[in-house]
Amino acid sequence: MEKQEKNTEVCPPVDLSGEAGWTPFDAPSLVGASLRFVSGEPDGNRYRVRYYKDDAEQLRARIWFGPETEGPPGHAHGGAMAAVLDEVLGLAAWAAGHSIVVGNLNVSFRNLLPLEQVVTVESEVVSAQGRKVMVHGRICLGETVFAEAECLCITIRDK
Ligand SMILES: CCCCCCCCCCCCCC(=O)SCCNC(=O)CCNC(=O)[C@H](O)C(C)(C)COP(=O)(O)OP(=O)(O)OC[C@H]1O[C@@H](n2cnc3c(N)ncnc32)[C@H](O)[C@@H]1OP(=O)(O)O
Repeated sequence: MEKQEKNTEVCPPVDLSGEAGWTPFDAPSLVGASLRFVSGEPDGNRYRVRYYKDDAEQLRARIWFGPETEGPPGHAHGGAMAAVLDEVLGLAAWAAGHSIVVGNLNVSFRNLLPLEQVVTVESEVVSAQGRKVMVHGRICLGETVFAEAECLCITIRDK
């Protein structure tokens, strides 16, 4: 069987700037530096991401799915999109003041997401009752929705 060569070339820089009214959001200063799976290689070929808050204080992300997130040829792996939604929607709950982990993440994949394209992740904290915080979100570009999710976050018990 023919051995496939791995392409080790690093992709060129991408524009992750936000929209008018968005302010940069410093995720590591809130939750520490553990979020390396999605955010850990800002110049690499997996994901490149930058966080913002919009003028309604909701968390937004600009994210580039690199060649290492490939699933169907030329498009993002569903698990790669789910990982992004796990991180961004969980982080949205933290940014709203809730110390949580994600208990349940329900993702619907709506359209194939082409690789090496900058897209937006939108989030909205829709409710907080007792230990349960519900966050909704989606990965989109303009009118096109690639994936949408409902994320049940559970506040961490005091030790
Ligand atoms: C640890 C420090 C973390 C720091 C992180 C910083 C970065 C974070 C950035 C974030 C980005 C990264 C994000 C990530 O990647 S977070 C990583 C991915 N998530 C996990 O690994 C979480 C693993 N699971 C757990 O730790 C526990 O199961 C939790 C804490 C979730 C609940 O176990 P706990 O024993 O504490 O609570 P409980 O079982 O009494 O349940 C309490 C209530 O909740 C309801 N319920 C529970 N689960 C579910 C479910 N699946 N569907 C529906 N409902 C569920 C349950 O019915 C009950 O309701 P009620 O009966 O009261 O009505």
